[in-house]
Amino acid sequence: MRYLPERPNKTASANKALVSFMNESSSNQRPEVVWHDQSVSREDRERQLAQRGCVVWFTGLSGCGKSTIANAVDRKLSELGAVTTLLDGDNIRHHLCAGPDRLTAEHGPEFAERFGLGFGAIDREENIRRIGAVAELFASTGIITLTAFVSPYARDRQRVRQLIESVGRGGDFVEVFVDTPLETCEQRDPKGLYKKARAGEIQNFTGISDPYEAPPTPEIHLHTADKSPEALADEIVNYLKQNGMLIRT
Ligand SMILES: Nc1ncnc2c1ncn2[C@@H]1O[C@H](COP(=O)(O)OS(=O)(=O)O)[C@@H](OP(=O)(O)O)[C@H]1O
Ligand SMILES: Nc1ncnc2c1ncn2[C@@H]1O[C@H](COP(=O)(O)OP(=O)(O)O)[C@@H](O)[C@H]1O
Repeated sequence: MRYLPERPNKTASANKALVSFMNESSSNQRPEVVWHDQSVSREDRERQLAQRGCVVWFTGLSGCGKSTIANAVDRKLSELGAVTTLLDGDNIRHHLCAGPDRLTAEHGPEFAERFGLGFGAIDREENIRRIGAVAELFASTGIITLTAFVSPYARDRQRVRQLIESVGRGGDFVEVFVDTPLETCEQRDPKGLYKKARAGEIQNFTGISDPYEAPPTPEIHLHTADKSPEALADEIVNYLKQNGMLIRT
């Protein structure tokens, strides 16, 4: 097994920078809550895994192919021996970012109203904030973390990028724009949601009654027309290989 090269700029001094970043971002409200440094470093974990932790952030309209392509990448990476995880919109909205309807029975209406997430702009912002925080934890453990969320707002994605790259390194956030035209997504309509949105039965539906802010400069821009999910997944795996995320291949 090959090991990652030493990263002299990311040892003790990087740990100090991380502690100070975390303390700065929380000190305004809760000075008594202080970040605690850990003795096993990210570099130790990455060396053990022979890979570089990062976040591969898929964004695009509902039905554009995020889940399908992310699953194909996950499988291909796994076959190469990489340690990966996949956070997918529909799954995450069952628990971590559940809607009020899922929370009421267990936690009561007040809790459900306060913490349950829907699809308004602020709810999406909180959804992406939570997922960004979880993705950062995975990436810091050296895991190649794939995420598949509509994430329609550029500012929300930018905040996650800022978090991932401040705590980790430049290049740790790989934005993948799954660029499938709205007409194609609407024709596919695997869950019948576009039909409902057109009929006014679903509010704030991305692309129909809610905005989608396409990334102007994603690390990977997938033009999906006439390309199979497998071929598109290969583009991503090649990018990760070329950018040093997979050390053992
Ligand atoms: N109003 C509205 N707009 C967009 N999408 C909707 C909406 N209501 C439900 N759904 C379904 O929820 C999935 C999107 O959830 P996300 O967590 O990825 O959305 S977001 O990132 O917070 O914008 C999305 O999943 P995908 O189709 O896999 O993208 C839809 O199935
Ligand atoms: N490149 C592609 N070419 C043709 N069909 C695709 C492609 N990618 C995804 N699909 C199909 O489109 C539908 C929606 O894909 P999905 O991955 O669920 O999208 P999303 O996660 O973005 O909502 C699925 O039926 C899937 O099989």
